[in-house]
Amino acid sequence: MTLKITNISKAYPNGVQALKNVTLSIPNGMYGLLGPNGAGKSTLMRILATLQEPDEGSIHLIEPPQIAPLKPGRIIDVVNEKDEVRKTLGYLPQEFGVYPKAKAQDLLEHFAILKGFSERKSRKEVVEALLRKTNLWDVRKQKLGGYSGGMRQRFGVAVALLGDPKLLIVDEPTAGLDPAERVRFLNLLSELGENSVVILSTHIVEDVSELCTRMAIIDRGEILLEAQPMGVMKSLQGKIWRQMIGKERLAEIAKDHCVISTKLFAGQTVVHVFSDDKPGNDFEPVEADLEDVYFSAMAGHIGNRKPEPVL
Ligand SMILES: Nc1ncnc2c1ncn2[C@@H]1O[C@H](COP(=O)(O)OP(=O)(O)OP(=O)(O)O)[C@@H](O)[C@H]1O
Repeated sequence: MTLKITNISKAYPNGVQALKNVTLSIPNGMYGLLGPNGAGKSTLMRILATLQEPDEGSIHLIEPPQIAPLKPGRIIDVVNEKDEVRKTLGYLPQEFGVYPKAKAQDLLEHFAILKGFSERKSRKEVVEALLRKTNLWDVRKQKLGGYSGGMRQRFGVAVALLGDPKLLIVDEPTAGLDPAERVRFLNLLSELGENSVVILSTHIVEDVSELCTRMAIIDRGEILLEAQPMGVMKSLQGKIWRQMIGKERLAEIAKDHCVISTKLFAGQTVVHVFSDDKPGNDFEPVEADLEDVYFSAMAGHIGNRKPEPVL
């Protein structure tokens, strides 16, 4: 399965251009869409989930041909064949309501009926398998109103997985989860990617570095970079430099260097600078991580954005 997104643009009636000419090719596996608040992630996710229409561009879900038995690959036009996409789509939106008084098992059964599982025995089996997969079997008889944030998200995944979707869209799922629940949730997602396209939108760099074999960085409606996290981190080796400073020196450093990020550590400010050569004696090299990739792309040192000149 490959999802091909070609030149998608979308403006809202208030004039906000949420997506500008977005082109991406997304293969099977976990794909991270990383960007800050307001970047356009949810707009793209909703368009892929057939809930919104793009103003321009096309999206196709391409099934590879089968060798035995020989069967040609199918191509679904996501914008114009919404019913076809929905048969093979799972979508976990950023926010979703649950009926607080309903028990998890009952509500999942209800959604299974809506999804077309009309035969009672096979429906029970599917519901049980999903509750086990999402680690909710032991709490299946509890009311959803009493679920923690992480349990609710896992319930959302169980709903999204009904019908074994080949395209799974998960919009900012880890926002608001505590560290243990976040790890549990990411572990669950990591099991899903092998035979389907799974797109995870997030503003949390670690979500992508821990899970995704491919990723894109989006900001202000534009794709700044599409890459494999490992490869792009390697390409930055030798270019990221660090210095610990008192915060009063930040403006001075930023005047002479391409500062990509600053972080507080033990009361000091850690500055990361992008530079092909050692920027000065006080700087030490650091092994680039995905956060350095993200900030280098946001600042235009790698990818499609033009860098701002150093002041
Ligand atoms: N229904 C809408 N009407 C008008 N503007 C909108 C609408 N939905 C989103 N926007 C605007 O479009 C831009 C992209 O928003 P979007 O929600 O797609 O971004 P996002 O990356 O998902 O951000 P967040 O992480 O904050 O959800 C933002 O400037 C947002 O204010």
